[in-house]
Amino acid sequence: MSGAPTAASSGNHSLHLPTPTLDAESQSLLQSISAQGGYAYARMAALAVAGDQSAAEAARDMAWEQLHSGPWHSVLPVWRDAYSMACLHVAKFHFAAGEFGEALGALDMGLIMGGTLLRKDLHDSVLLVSSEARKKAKSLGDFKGEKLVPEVPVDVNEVLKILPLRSLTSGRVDKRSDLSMEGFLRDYFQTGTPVVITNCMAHWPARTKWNHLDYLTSVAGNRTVPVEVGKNYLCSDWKQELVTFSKFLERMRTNRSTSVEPTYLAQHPLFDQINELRDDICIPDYCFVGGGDLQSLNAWFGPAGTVTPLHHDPHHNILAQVVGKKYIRLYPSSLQDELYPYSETMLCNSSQVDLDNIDKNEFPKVVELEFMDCILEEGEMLYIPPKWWHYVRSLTMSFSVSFWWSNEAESSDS
Ligand SMILES: O=C(O)CCC(=O)C(=O)O
Ligand SMILES: [Fe+2]
Repeated sequence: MSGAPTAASSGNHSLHLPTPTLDAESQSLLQSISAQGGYAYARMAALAVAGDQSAAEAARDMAWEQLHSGPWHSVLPVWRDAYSMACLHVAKFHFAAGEFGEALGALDMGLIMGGTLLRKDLHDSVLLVSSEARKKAKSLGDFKGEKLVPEVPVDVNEVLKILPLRSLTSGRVDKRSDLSMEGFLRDYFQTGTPVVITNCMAHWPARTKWNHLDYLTSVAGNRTVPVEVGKNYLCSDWKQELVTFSKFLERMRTNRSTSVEPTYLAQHPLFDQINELRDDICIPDYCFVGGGDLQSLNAWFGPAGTVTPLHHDPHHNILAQVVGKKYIRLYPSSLQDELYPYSETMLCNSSQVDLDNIDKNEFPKVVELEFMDCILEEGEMLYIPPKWWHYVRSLTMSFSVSFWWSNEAESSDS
């Protein structure tokens, strides 16, 4: 390996991506990969530095194979960094050729699947490519001020028809306006009780911006995001796809009038990937109650009719409803047997019960169980205590953000 990677030596574009800039780290990364048996990768990466585009693609494919060679947690972190590095090289060649869409696609894959070492390089490169792409000004579509969710009042009777049995008849979740930190700590956090908090998100830029298709398209249209297609992740026909944000928005608009399976951008750390969208949200102060550490921020964006089946998570959760409405049903964490969790380790936090179509013979205990539920309206946040079971159905086009956090004692438990 002769020196750290530099800008592309081929191509005719006058600008070069500053990738990867971490010369010393890049060198030692390649050494570690060689030490892990990745000689072929290191050779291809060296050829990529020397200007060979197909070597860059080959290096990326090799790292990709390593990322898919076993369960995610068993992948050596060095291979995730190796994947990012190869994505940076591939992007550099596309950029040099003026292929900005392809360059952004490669950088996004590095951000989605890659490690932490070269994240800054990936973000810097995204900025540069995006600004060049804007100069080329290939319009991503003009939605002429169209809103994601038009302001039509929801007919509660119509809504009830599509909700699971006994919805909104059992205990409703408390709704509290302007809830103080002390009130949240005393009445909900310490007692492990869900609550809907109203009047707490008016200052988020997202509240005014994200309902506009033109805005979303201009900040994220040509970015690649992972989406889920199918009824839900427990169904056999469910799959994941990578699409551009524009294509995803277009699919959501057409979904409005058809009965095709919804496409859902679910549980994706979108704000680590797209900085402009990160600037539109605010971390709720409630997340720091109890001395906790934020574990992850995720986006949940999709059309009406997406369903996240009954499951629980190990963390405290504030689910913030930015655009649209969702129906949410909650069962206490103490219920285990009654909700029939799957026995496989991977799915043991999910219930086998399909709340939309309960099989009363197979799951008799669930029928009469008490639960809490609510319709989470735009501008409201729901606190879900750790391990509380939740089922979520979007009633309109919907964009939510979840904030998961734990305090130290809890993180070491889970
Ligand atoms: O909004 C959804 O579809 C599911 C949200 C969820 O499960 C969570 O925030 O933990
Ligand atoms: Fe969840």
